[in-house]
Amino acid sequence: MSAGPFDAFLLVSFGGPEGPDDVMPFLQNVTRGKDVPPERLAEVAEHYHRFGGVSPINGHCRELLGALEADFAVNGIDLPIYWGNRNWNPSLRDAIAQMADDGRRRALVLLTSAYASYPGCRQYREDIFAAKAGIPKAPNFARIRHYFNHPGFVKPMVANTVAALEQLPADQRESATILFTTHSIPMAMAYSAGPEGGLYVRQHEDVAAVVAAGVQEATGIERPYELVFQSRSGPPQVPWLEPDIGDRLTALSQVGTTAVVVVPIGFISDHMEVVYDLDVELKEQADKLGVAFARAGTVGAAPEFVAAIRELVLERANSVMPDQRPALGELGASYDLCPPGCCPNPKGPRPAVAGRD
Ligand SMILES: CC1=C(CCC(=O)O)c2cc3nc(cc4[nH]c(cc5[nH]c(cc1n2)c(C)c5CCC(=O)O)c(CCC(=O)O)c4C)C(CCC(=O)O)=C3C
Ligand SMILES: [Fe+2]
Repeated sequence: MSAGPFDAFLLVSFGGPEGPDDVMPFLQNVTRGKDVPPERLAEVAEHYHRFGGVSPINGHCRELLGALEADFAVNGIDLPIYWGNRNWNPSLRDAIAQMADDGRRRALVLLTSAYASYPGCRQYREDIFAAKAGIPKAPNFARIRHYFNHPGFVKPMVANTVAALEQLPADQRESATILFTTHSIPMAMAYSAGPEGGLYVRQHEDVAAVVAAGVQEATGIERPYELVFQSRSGPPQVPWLEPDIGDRLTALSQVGTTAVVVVPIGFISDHMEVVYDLDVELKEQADKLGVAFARAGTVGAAPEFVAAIRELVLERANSVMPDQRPALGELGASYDLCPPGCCPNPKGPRPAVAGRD
């Protein structure tokens, strides 16, 4: 199969600081025009400073890009690869300017969020639109479908969860509760996610069930599992998706849970919200509560995930019919083109690429 109409591949990610001086300007980029209280910003800045002001996220993108480049080469896919971030360098604008210079006309975009939501999908589409403004001959953009249920995403998550269970004390493994965790978002965004609303949570519930079943099959033990939410931001009076992972951990310990395995199903790499919010903050809480704690890795640059990206590129480039596209769980392969009005911007409509509106 060929790359079809596409002449470039663009990885679009969140971006993260790469040194102490980057932290505040990065956070200002993230929160410009958003309702994030200054106290929350100061607190999050401290998380980054604990890690020398460096987020691991750009490193993860570089690793994934390297693996993709090798994979495309081995598989004879002639697609030059570009990378741009929403909030930090290398910027989306520079990536698009480079693509225009190189004469690229039709780019296929992979977002580093696997799910439908305003911050994980439409906001990136708006950012691409804004970044290409004023760049003569900027390419056209198409987006790869939400890939949360692609076997190449699910299978490494099953393996990573099984590996995390093995890190628990042997006598705690069987009874451990699996906590699938993802980024909380405002309830209003959750209600309006996807063409019919509610899709962010539905997609997570769907994949959580599939991964839990995979873990049961691999270990021969059925464990309780639930979907919880982390890294809440925004003013306290605005409702966000709950339960919060920390609140749930406390409540579980009070009813006799003695071990958890935390599975960051909402993220594709072990970035700051994983290595701080889970590995530092939540782990400390678990220690205080006396709950045994293990955290599963994200897919990162796992070979199955890299191969999945290649398959997603090829299915799209070759217009493979939806029923022939790999998808586990109940929801089926997600749409290529965002329908009008899906995952709306809470501040009102802004132009976006790669959708029907
Ligand atoms: C759904 C979602 C994803 C997953 C999809 C995706 O991957 O895109 C995600 C990813 C990420 N979020 C990240 C960092 C931050 N998110 C913030 C704030 C916010 N996130 C939100 C949602 C999401 N965020 C929302 C609704 C806000 C409130 C402000 C607003 O309405 O936009 C803030 C501000 C401070 C704070 O309040 O925490 C920071 C620093 C990093 C980088 C980590 C690193 O540096 O390694 C990553 C990958
Ligand atoms: Fe975030």
